[in-house]
Amino acid sequence: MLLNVETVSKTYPGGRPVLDRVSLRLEHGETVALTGESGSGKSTLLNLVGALDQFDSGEITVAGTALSGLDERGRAALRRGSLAVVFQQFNLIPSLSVEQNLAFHARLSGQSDAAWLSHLTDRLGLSALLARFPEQLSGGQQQRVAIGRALAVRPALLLADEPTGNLDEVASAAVLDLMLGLVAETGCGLLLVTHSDAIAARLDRRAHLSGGQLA
Ligand SMILES: Nc1ncnc2c1ncn2[C@@H]1O[C@H](COP(=O)(O)OP(=O)(O)OP(=O)(O)O)[C@@H](O)[C@H]1O
Repeated sequence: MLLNVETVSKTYPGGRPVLDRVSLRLEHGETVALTGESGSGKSTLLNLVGALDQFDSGEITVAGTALSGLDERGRAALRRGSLAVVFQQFNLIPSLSVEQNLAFHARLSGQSDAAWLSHLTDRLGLSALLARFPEQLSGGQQQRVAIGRALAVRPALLLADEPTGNLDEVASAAVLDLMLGLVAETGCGLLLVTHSDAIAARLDRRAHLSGGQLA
């Protein structure tokens, strides 16, 4: 099993419980859409799975690693190895070129693979843009760089939080096609937060959050 979320609960300080004993499993290579109304806790769950925040109880296991036992260093290592995250806001490093952004995580984790990076660059249509900086790119181009950066480390699990939420319809369709194509090619699992039924329908399965629980 690639991901096992087991009876995980999360309450932010001073708030009501956002997640109440949520369980979710993903097999290797499986793609799952995480849906639910605004405020239902989708990003919260994604951030917990991505080791970006800590849960109150339960357990999350990613590719055999239990997150509750990790310190900040261990969480950072996991984020550079087994899992990668793509955000709605792209989150590229403004001072680095496209080429440097693409290589950034792979370099940090000591997994630089020039042939794979070159293949990703081609597939994502970024070959002519390598010397540019993020501010010189369209939103769709920035998100393609973010996807390349994420997949450069060959993660077992890709997490995506509304990856096309900031893009128009045409760019959104192109980015989604590329992301799903590369996910299939690499065989990684995908957990993708979306409000869109059309996007959810393209994934293997849907998990819907409501009232702090998954259905
Ligand atoms: N850092 C935080 N501190 C306190 N409360 C938070 C924090 N982050 C989120 N929340 C609250 O937790 C609840 C779930 O938020 P979350 O962002 O996970 O929902 P979501 O389903 O992703 O929403 P959206 O679709 O609008 O992005 C909301 O009520 C939100 O206000």
